[in-house]
Amino acid sequence: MVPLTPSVVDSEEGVIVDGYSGYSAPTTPDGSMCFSPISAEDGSANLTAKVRSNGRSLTSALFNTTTRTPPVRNICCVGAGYVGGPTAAVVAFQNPHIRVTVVDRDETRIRRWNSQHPPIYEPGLNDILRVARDGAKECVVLNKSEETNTLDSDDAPNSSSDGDSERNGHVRGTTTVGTRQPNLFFSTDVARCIGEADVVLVAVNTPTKTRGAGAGSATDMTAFEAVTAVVAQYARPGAIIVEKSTVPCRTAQLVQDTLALHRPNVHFEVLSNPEFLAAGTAIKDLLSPDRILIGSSSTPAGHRAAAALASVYASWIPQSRIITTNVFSSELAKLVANSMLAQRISSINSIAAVCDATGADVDEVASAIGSDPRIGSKFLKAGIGFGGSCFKKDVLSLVYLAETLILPEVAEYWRAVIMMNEYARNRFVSRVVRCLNNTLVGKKVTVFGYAFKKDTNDTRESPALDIIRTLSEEGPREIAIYDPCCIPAQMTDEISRFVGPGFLKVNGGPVSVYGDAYAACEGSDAVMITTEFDEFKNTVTSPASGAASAPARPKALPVDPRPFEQDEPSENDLLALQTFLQRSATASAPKSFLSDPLNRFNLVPDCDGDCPDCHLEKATGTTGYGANEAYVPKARLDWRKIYGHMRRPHWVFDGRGVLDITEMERLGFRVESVGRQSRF
Ligand SMILES: NC(=O)C1=CN([C@@H]2O[C@H](COP(=O)(O)OP(=O)(O)OC[C@H]3O[C@@H](n4cnc5c(N)ncnc54)[C@H](O)[C@@H]3O)[C@@H](O)[C@H]2O)C=CC1
Ligand SMILES: O=C(O)[C@H]1O[C@H](OP(=O)(O)OP(=O)(O)OC[C@H]2O[C@@H](n3ccc(=O)[nH]c3=O)[C@H](O)[C@@H]2O)[C@H](O)[C@@H](O)[C@@H]1O
Repeated sequence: MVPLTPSVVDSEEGVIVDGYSGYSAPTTPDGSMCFSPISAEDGSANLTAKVRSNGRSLTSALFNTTTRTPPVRNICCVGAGYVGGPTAAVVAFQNPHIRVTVVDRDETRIRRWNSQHPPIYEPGLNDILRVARDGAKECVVLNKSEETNTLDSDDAPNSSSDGDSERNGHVRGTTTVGTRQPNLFFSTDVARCIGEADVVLVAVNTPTKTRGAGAGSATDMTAFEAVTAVVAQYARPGAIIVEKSTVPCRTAQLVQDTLALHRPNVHFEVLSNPEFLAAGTAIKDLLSPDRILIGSSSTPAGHRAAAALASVYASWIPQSRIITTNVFSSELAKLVANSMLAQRISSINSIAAVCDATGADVDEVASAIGSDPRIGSKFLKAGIGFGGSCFKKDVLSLVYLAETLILPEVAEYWRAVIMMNEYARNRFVSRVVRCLNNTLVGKKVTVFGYAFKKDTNDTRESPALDIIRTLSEEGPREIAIYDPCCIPAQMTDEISRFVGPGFLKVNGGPVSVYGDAYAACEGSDAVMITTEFDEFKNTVTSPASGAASAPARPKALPVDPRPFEQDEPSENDLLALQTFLQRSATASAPKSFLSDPLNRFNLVPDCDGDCPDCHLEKATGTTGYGANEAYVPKARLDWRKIYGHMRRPHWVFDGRGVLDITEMERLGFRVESVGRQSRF
C-alpha cells in the first residue's frame, strides 16, 4: 500500500473535513439511479450550496503555489473500455512515478488488455501500452537532427551505441535513456485496487435507460451507481473520486450522498473530469487535448483535490489548457459539448435535404458558411448522420434534464437534433430503395463501412447496422458488408447478436461479411458508402493512371524533435523521435526497426495455449489489431475494378460525401450523394 498523502491525513476516517452529512440517494423503480435534478434537490444541498457560493473559475486558486497539493502515487481507473483503457494508458505513460491500475469486472476485457490482443484499436495505442504496461529497455538515442530524411536500419541510433565510447557508456552526441519499469496494470480485483488508490477515476458506461422511469432518454446509471457503492465501501479515507464517465448534471451531489450513506463521517472529494476524446483519434486527443476540464466544489478541500488531479495532467499538458469550474458546470459542459457537435451535424443534414430539392451543393454551402470564423468549418459534413455510442445518448440526456426541470421548449429543441439525425438516415435508405425500383427482391446490395466512423473498429450505434436492418426487410438476395478496419469474424458475431442470427447468409438470411472489397461487390446491384473511410474515396485522376494504388493518406513527414530541449528526453520526445524515424525510414528498413526504431520495447509474453483470440485469428486468417499488428490504412479502392464486378446500372449511393461524383460518372457509375446532386 502506498502511504497516505497529506490531504488524506487531514481527512482521516472519523473526521468530517468539510461538514458533509449523509442522506439516501434516490433510485428509479428498476433500481438504477434516476439522477433527476429535481429529486437531487429534494435531499440536501450541501454540495449545491458550496458550488453556488463560488461560481468563479478556480484556475487561479488551483495553480496558486500556496495551495497544498497532495502527491498522487496510485490511480485506479474503473472501466477498461474505450475511455478508461486509453486514458489510463496515457496517464501512466506520462507519469512513470504513478502506479495506474485499470480494473473491470469483465474478465475477457482484462485478459485482452494483458495480452497481445488489446480489446480496442486506436492509432498509437500499442506504442503507449508497450512502454507503460510492459516497461522499456535502456536505449541510446542520437541527440542531433538527421541531415537526411531517408534513414534505414543501419542509421538507427541505437545500432551505433557501441564503439567510440566515452565515460559512463555514453557515445558522443548520444543520450542514454534508462530502463523503465511497468506502471500500468489491468486487473479484475476491483475492490482491492480501489482500496489502494489516491485517485479513483470512474470510467464506466452510462448508456440511455431502456426501461423504467425516463426510458429512452434518461441516463442509465446502474454501472456508475454500482461502482460508487464499491468506492464507498473500499476507498481509503480522503481518496479523490473522479467522474470520468459522462453523467447527468448534479451527479456529483448524488455520489457525495451515496458515499456519505455508506461511510458516514468519512470525507471524499468528488471531481468531475469529463473526457473529450473521439474514437479513432483517442491517443492524439489524449496526448494533446484542447482542454482538460476539472470541476470541483469550491471549498479548500475541493481546490486541493482539483489541484492534485491537475498535477497528474500537468506532466504533459500546459497549465493554460487545464480549465477548472464548479462541479456541475463541468458535468453540464460535457453534455453540451456533444449536443452542440451533434446539432451542427443535424443542421447541415437538414440543409442537405434542401440542397437535394434545389440543386444547391451542400459541400459548397458548408464551405461558404464555414469560412466565417464565427461559424467555423468543422463538423459540417453532411451525410447519413452521426452514429457512435455518445452523441445520441448525451443529447437525450440533455433532453431528459430539460424535461425534469420543466423546460419543455428546451427539451423539444434538443430532441429535434435526434429527429433530424433519424430523418437523414431514413431519407438515404428510402432513396436507395426508390432508385432500385422500390424493390430489393433478388438484388444484391454492398455496404462499405461498418464502423460508426473512419479509423476505428468501434461499431456502437453504427448507422450501418441500422441500415442493414432496414434493407433486410426489403427481401434482398444478399447484403454484402465490407469494412477496412473491423475484423470480419467480429462483424459477423455482432450482426448475429444485434440484427439476429437468422439474417446471416450461413443461416439462410441475406447478410454476408467480406474481408475483400472487390469480392463484396461481385454481382452487386448497388454499393452504399456508410462510413467515411479514406479507402473509399475515388481520385480525380483515373485509377488507370495508377492513382488507385496511391496511399490513402499521404502524410507530411513529422518534425525531428532533436536536439531535445532537456538533457533527459521526455516520453513525448521519445514518441516524436520514434514517429519521425518510422516515417522517414526507407522501404527496405526491416519490420523490427519500423515497429521499434529505438529498440526500447520489451517482448510481449506469448499468450496461453488456450487464448481464444489466437484461436480466432488462426481460424479466420485475420490478425486482429493486437500489440503486434496495427491497422494500416489500405490503398484506395480501384473504382474501375469495382465497376467491372458490379451489375448494371452500377449504382453507388454515397452516404458520407467521400466521392468525386463527376469522376465516378466518367467511369460509368450512377451516383447519388446526400445533398450533392448539382443538377444545375
Ligand atoms: N467512447 C468514447 O469515445 C467516449 C466515451 N465517453 C464516456 O465515457 C464513459 C465510458 O465509455 P466507454 O469507455 O466507451 O464505455 P465501455 O462500455 O467501452 O467501457 C465501460 C467499461 O466499464 C465496465 N464496467 C461496468 N460496470 C462496472 C463495474 N461495476 N465494475 C467494474 N467495471 C465495470 C464495463 O465492463 C466496460 O468494460 C461513458 O460515460 C461515455 O459516455 C466520453 C468520451 C468519449
Ligand atoms: O463523448 C464522446 O463519446 C465523444 O463523442 C464525439 O466523438 P466520436 O463520437 O468518437 O466521433 P466524432 O468524430 O465526433 O463523430 C461522431 C459521428 O458524427 C459523424 N460526423 C462527424 C462530423 C461531421 O461533420 N459529420 C458527421 O456525420 C461521424 O461520421 C460519426 O458517425 C466527440 O467528437 C468527442 O469530443 C466526444 O468525447
